[in-house]
Amino acid sequence: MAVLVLEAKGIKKRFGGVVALSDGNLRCYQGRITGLLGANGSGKSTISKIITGVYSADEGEIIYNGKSVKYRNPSEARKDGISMVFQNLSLVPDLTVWQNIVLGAEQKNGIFLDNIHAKELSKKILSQLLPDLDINKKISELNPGEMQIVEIAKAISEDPKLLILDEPTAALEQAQVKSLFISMKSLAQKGVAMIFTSHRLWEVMEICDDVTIFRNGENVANIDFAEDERDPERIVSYITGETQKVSSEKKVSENTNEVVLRINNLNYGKILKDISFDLKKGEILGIGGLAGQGQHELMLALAGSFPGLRCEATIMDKKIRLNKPANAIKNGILLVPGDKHLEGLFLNHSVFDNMIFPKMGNQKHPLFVPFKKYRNECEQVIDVLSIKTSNIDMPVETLSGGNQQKVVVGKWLSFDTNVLLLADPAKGVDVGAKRDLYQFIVNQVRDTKMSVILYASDNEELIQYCDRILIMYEGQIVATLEGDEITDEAIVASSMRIK
Ligand SMILES: Nc1ncnc2c1ncn2[C@@H]1O[C@H](COP(=O)(O)OP(=O)(O)OP(=O)(O)O)[C@@H](O)[C@H]1O
Repeated sequence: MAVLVLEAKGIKKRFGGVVALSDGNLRCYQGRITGLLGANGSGKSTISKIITGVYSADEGEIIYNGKSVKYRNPSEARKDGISMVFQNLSLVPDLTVWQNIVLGAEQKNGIFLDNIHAKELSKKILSQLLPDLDINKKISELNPGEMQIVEIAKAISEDPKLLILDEPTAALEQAQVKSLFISMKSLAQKGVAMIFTSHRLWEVMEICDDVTIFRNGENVANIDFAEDERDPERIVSYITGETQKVSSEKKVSENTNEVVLRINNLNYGKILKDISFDLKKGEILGIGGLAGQGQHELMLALAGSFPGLRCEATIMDKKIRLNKPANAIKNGILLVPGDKHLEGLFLNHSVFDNMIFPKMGNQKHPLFVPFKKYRNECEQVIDVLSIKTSNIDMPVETLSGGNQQKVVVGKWLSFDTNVLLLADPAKGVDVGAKRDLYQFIVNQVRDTKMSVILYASDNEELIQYCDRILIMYEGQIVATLEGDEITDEAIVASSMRIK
């Protein structure tokens, strides 16, 4: 019989008029990994933050190791053995990896800080998670996946009894996810209880012992995989509240042979090398590969972000220069940036302000802004992507992580385009909304014969929606997969160059 470590009972939490949790219940057990699942805005982060003392509950009780607790801040929870890895990273960019790992928990050797111990501890934890990472590097020199791993290492270094991982894998590539899972399994063997949140179901199926599913602020199901089978469809229907099967049917390709965009010999420094491809009208072309192989830079290059770019490009047989964003936009090439924190949002402005921002730069008559029309369009996008907000004038910072991501993507959706560049648009977006987002894009492609270049860090999205996939490795295209060749095994094998 598993030992109960933590129980959250009847948790209620409101933020002004928004009910984040109406009846949140959650149990975690010694040595077990509990998946905390639910659509964007269903209350997952809120209950985790209540457990760790970031927020206080309006009602309800948290029982930890048999005692009722109410932490006033995360450091109180940490002292009691509860650590949380947050969705938004909290590392100090100018400090090194090892300094960040021990920050706040430094040990002393006499009157001096014990740096030798700190470095050894950091190395030991990272030896499992990311052995090649230089612990003397500054955080500002790391890529997002590496930063996320340091954040996880920091939480592990605190020797927690309960570890809460709120979407730790969203920024990780598949190999890093595997290493994280190995670490999580060894922590579980030592008796650590874990709560794991992710929108990628295969991860949940692989790593969790049981799952709790939230919908609209309350838990609607608890499934223990020791008793019930691992049935992803059942889980999806609990998450979305829909009983019908989520279609996993692949879209039938309706692209023509007409080439819209032709790229020849694209080169940018040492980052992008000799890239050539054609994009057909009505095609969804995927860009895959391990993270950090130049995919992101390729998207930026195609959007005209690099003045020093060398490339022969034509759009509908007309020569174009991709050396400034204005050229790309003029020719109907539009980039939907993927990272909500780096590129996308004014957090303290309203959903509406954020949505109309790109339109303001395109105004023919800057003095006459058709606000009514724009508000209607904004409402439509909110509807299509099921963005959870009480109204469009709410500041974006009050939305859940996944709903913020939907605003980033949504604000570009009403533009007329020839080529839509999507850079990991569904990162952190829940299964139901992900399906709606891609369905919207697929419909646009069908109706308008727009073409899409999609970079997705999740191979499932590429497999499900792309007609063709280009695999990148060290800034080059090393493989093209088409039709039946598009499988997870083939993507992984070509990404790692083992095929
Ligand atoms: N600080 C806040 N102020 C106002 N509303 C908030 C705040 N934090 C959360 N909310 C609201 O509470 C609800 C639950 O949000 P929460 O972040 O817990 O969702 P989540 O399930 O973690 O979603 P995601 O999968 O997108 O991360 C959302 O409607 C959100 O807009």
